[in-house]
Amino acid sequence: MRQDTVTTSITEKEVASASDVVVRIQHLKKSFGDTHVLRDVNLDLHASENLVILGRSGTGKSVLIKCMVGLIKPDSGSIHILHYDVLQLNEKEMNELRLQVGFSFQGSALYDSMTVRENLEFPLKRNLGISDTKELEARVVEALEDVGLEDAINKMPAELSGGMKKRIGIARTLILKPKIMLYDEPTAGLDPITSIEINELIVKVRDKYKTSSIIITHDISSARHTADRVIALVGGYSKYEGTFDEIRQTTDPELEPFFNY
Ligand SMILES: Nc1ncnc2c1ncn2[C@@H]1O[C@H](COP(=O)(O)OP(=O)(O)OP(=O)(O)O)[C@@H](O)[C@H]1O
Repeated sequence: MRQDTVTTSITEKEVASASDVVVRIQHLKKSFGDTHVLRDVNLDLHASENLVILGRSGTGKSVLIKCMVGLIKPDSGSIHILHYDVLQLNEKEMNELRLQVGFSFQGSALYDSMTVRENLEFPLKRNLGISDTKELEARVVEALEDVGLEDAINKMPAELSGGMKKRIGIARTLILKPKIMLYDEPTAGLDPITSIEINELIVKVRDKYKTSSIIITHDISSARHTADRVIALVGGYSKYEGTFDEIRQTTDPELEPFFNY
């Protein structure tokens, strides 16, 4: 276990090509007025791995993920995703990047007035310009099979449980076959059994599509089930990179309470 994440001397342009690193964040800082949320965040995400970012509520996990998809501009530092230098992108490049990065929100973000089928067709039509009925049907069915909800195809979101909505939300992100998935608190508000289903789905997505994922959570059980590697976010710093079992041996007073559950 290392106390700080690795920052190598590799040049930024070499990041994607010279290694299996698909996301590299270096020295990221973000404050809102006097609130210093991210003080020095460093991380690498490798191809086909599940990286959990573990931190208490309010430690800046959502701010970090929003910086990655261009919704928040950091004060300094760098973010490289695939071959993109995220903080230098124009709008067209940012849209290209967003096609390759699936963002699963805390809420499921489904359109309440659309059926499940229509919710899933929407990104295919809007983002990929697919209009062929057979192709739409095949992709919707595959995405629903992936999340185990084929029978929900004609239902309205109001007819679904919280866990089902979450899975449909993930299906709607997966349907674009992103190279990278960002899960923001995927088990928030779910009961333990439904949480296990979501955790299993996150692992299945990695195994089936070789997707590289960042899972931000304060749910220790979710971290244990999904993580190949864990980085803790403590006081605005990324710390304690390691496997779940390595991290759980921490004596850091900020982190220890997580494991005494
Ligand atoms: N747009 C904003 N303007 C001002 N402050 C903000 C903004 N976004 C986030 N913050 C502040 O940044 C801090 C971190 O928020 P963030 O939502 O990233 O926490 P989190 O770790 O994701 O917490 P949770 O697990 O509860 O979602 C909080 O103090 C929050 O009030």
